[in-house]
Amino acid sequence: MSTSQIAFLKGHGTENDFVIVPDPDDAVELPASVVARLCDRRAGIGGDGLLHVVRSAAHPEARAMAGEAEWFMDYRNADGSIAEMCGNGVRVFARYLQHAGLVDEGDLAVATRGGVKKVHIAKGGDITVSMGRALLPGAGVTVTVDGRSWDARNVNMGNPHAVAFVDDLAHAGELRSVPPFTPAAVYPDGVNIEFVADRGPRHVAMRVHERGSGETRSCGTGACAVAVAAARRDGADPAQTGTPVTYRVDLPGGTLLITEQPDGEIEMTGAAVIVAEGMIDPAWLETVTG
Ligand SMILES: N[C@@H](CCC[C@H](N)C(=O)O)C(=O)O
Repeated sequence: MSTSQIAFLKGHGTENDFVIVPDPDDAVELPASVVARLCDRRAGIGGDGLLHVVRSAAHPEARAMAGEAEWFMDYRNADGSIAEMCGNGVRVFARYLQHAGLVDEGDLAVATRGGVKKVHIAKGGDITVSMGRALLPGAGVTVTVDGRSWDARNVNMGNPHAVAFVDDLAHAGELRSVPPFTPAAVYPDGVNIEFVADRGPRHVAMRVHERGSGETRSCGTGACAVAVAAARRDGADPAQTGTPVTYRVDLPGGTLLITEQPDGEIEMTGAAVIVAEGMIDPAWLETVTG
């Protein structure tokens, strides 16, 4: 890898935090080992994941989307693994583009491995992403933490989620040190697991254990999965009634509003913040790349 100066930024969306690496021409090599070190909270910059910002036309996985979206979110989990989609990541990605003067507030499109996502940057405020439709594969699954088990519902938001309703979020235990268990046969590529407790009408709170990142303080795709699972449990289905349904989802890092439209489209609204920017020390990078 070239150890010339590489710029980075740090940002978060409801405290789901990311290292951002702007790289319009896809010139920076980011193997999993380097991503994991950059995301390391003690030996690196620290983050739940990394947003590699590349022009769609320059990236082999995004070239086909270049006509619809100029920028590609090459998202990585904290352990360096690749995921199809990151909901908080898309909002922070859009905030970075605005911060860098590459887009204005208003509407834009972002290419992701989960397809092109429409984004709206509100004047001086939150960012809304059209996340696509949820798939609810019929098979349920059992989630186990610390010897306690719950039935969970499969929800696919481009990436896989298992949603378990619990009486008390504390029952999910120490998710950082004790990862929840789900059968590998059901999720050969791993799964994100959400624990959900009711707070009021169309209002829930959740904790999440993310595939590739561990317990995080927020997960956008997870909040969408939770809102859809809660709606179906509550007998609400916009496709049947023709009326949008909105859930407030409280996470340890903040609140997301999730609306499901009658056509199935799910819209997620929440904050996105750029916190810092700087240069990666080439000497440090050399120790990582060998
Ligand atoms: N935090 C993200 C989800 C990131 C990907 C996930 N860990 C996976 O592997 O599927 C979000 O905000 O959606």
